[in-house]
Amino acid sequence: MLSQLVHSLNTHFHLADLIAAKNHSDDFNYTRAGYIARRVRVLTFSFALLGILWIPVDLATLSGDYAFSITIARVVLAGALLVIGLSSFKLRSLNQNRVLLGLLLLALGGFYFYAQWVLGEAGRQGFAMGYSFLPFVYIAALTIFPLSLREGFVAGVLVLVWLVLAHLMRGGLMTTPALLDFWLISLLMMIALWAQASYLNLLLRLYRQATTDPLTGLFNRAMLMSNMELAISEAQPDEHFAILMFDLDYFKRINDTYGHMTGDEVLREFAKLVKAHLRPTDVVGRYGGEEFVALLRDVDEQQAQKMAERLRQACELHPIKTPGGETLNFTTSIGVTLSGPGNSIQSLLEKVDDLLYDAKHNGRNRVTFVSMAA
Ligand SMILES: Nc1nc2c(ncn2[C@@H]2O[C@H](COP(=O)(O)OP(=O)(O)OP(=O)(O)O)[C@@H](O)[C@H]2O)c(=O)[nH]1
Repeated sequence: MLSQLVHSLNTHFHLADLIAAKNHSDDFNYTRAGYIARRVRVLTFSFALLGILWIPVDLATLSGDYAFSITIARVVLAGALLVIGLSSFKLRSLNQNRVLLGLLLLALGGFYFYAQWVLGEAGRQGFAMGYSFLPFVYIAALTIFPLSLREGFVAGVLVLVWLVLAHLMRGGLMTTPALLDFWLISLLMMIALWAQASYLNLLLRLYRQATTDPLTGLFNRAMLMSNMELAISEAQPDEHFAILMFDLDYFKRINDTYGHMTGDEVLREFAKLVKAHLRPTDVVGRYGGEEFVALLRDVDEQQAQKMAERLRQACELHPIKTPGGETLNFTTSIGVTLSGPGNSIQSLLEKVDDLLYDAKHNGRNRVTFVSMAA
């Protein structure tokens, strides 16, 4: 029963991806970090501005002692929020932006707790009562973030802690007002978790559609190019990498003989084979119709050729079954080159394209290698 539920949720949501970010790609994390940074900015600047604009209301409605202390707290909070908001322009990684969100909640929660401490019993009457609603406002504000369930839970707890501390200060956790607050904040937290995970799910879907080839699940051409550029820019000065260009042999004949559906199946199987043979640090994607490109990081001449040869053989030895029950063998030709310092991705692709042409010209189902390394 439980496994059925998990399976049905998985088909709609990829549950593991919503629970935690550990399987998300670096590129997606970077994109999401940008989303979080922009929302931290919007919240910090608007809370800072609204906090300052509320000062005249406090001065008009609170008694002198309270009004002075809370005005000071509002100015300190606005300063802290501005620092957090401005930092978001500089911080790029997901972890940095998670910390920023944590600091935002720390600042907001600290202000709420201080107001409760200063106001005491007065905080339960008139205009001052608004201060006791702040944790609920914070939880509602969190719904604008695309967070995993784990991140959303941690963020919710960071708010809850301040509410617990405020009730401990006021007279305990088992009082009626405390229990009502905990009940209400738990409901709001659940709604916020749902909203955050739905937002994350939408973002993941759109991201996958924009970056992956729907047939093979590999990177599409645009994403392949940007990931190869990234890998090259991150490479150490003495690091060599290989570019492999694959083209399935006589693929038109496969389509013509067995139909496009079987052709698609061959493409899917080929993509699986390539993926299974590469390391997590390598980059692979669909370059065009039946052409694929891979970038292997930190390899020498022998390793690059060996890997290409292994892939060529794996294709040869991996027939698929057609819907008519026949066994269909397919092969690939591969152009391989090893990078030298200063080689652009464009010049490397032109080189492997020429090498692939040579492999086709010399009979197909073969690897052609030339090093561009100095
Ligand atoms: N089934 C299927 N076929 C595709 C897809 N994309 C491209 N093709 C087909 O791939 C074939 C490529 O044919 P050609 O470029 O003539 O190459 P080839 O028949 O593989 O011959 P060589 O490359 O010279 O060995 C064309 O018939 C395209 O229609 C796809 O997504 N699915």
